[in-house]
Amino acid sequence: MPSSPQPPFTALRLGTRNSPLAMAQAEEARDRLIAAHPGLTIEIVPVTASGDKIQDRPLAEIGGKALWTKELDHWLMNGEIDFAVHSLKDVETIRPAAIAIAAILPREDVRDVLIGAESIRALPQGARVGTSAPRRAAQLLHARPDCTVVMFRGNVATRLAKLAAGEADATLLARAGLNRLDAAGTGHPLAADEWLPAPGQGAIAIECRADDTATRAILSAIDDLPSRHAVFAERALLAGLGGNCHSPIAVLTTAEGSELILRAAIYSPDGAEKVEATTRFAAGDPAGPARLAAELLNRAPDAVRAHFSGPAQE
Ligand SMILES: NCc1[nH]cc(CCC(=O)O)c1CC(=O)O
Repeated sequence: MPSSPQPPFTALRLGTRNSPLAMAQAEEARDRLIAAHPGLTIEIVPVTASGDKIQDRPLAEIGGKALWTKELDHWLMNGEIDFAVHSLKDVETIRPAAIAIAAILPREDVRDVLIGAESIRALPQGARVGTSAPRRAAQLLHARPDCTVVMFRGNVATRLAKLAAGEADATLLARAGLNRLDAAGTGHPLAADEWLPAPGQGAIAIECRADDTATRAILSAIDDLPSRHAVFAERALLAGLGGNCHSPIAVLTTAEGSELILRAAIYSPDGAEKVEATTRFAAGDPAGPARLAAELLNRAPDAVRAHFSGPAQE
């Protein structure tokens, strides 16, 4: 039986946040790596991220997505861990040059689920919906201006507990996270024709030091190219828009042969304004997402445009 090439060392340290979802994702990454490299040993090193310590204010207000990555970035650059596992959705669009996304795992279900009602339309008049994501709030208010948004943060279990305690009538979560926490039956998935997910939703990213060629080679064995193409297109769109964690942006990528179809909507935070566009391009071509970003920004009224800074200047 042909054996896969053995790494020159036997143990790698995997850094992860310590929330139940992050730990489940870390275990998935570990299991895939061990399957690809029999004999490899992986030690999971959990860390409490700043974003997990502050749960009473929206992420966008307290420092954005960096609160999910800064401790692990620090450990990575200090050599305390060899690689880090993240929800790609939580990883900033612009990363330090010294850190590389070495693998994207096969993407889970990209859809959001609604918990507390069967559909957006079925929400009772004036329903209170718990979320702290600008995208979810804008999408909800666009479809249902009668509803009110209640701030919901914390990990998946915390949000479900707040819902159970009656702090809101319904909430929105990513199906990917629920599936990974063995709660696949929770809530009602929202169809992509009425509700687009967040850029990168459902994807797990594995990062290591850009100059660590040995670790990069090991991690590349579990990179899923179709998932990588889709999420990099979504991140290129975010970069072209100059979107940050305040920016209400929803996007969906579908593959057709070697082409990708990218459909995106940007909103004003109150949901009153929405601009939507679609484009098709060869997978891996960053010009497609850049074109879509330009089209969206061109057509955006001021109330939308104000929440995007446009493409970063090189
Ligand atoms: N912002 C928190 C976060 N980051 C990743 C997920 C779920 C998994 C994913 O989308 O990949 C969640 C929770 C949620 O939005 O329901």
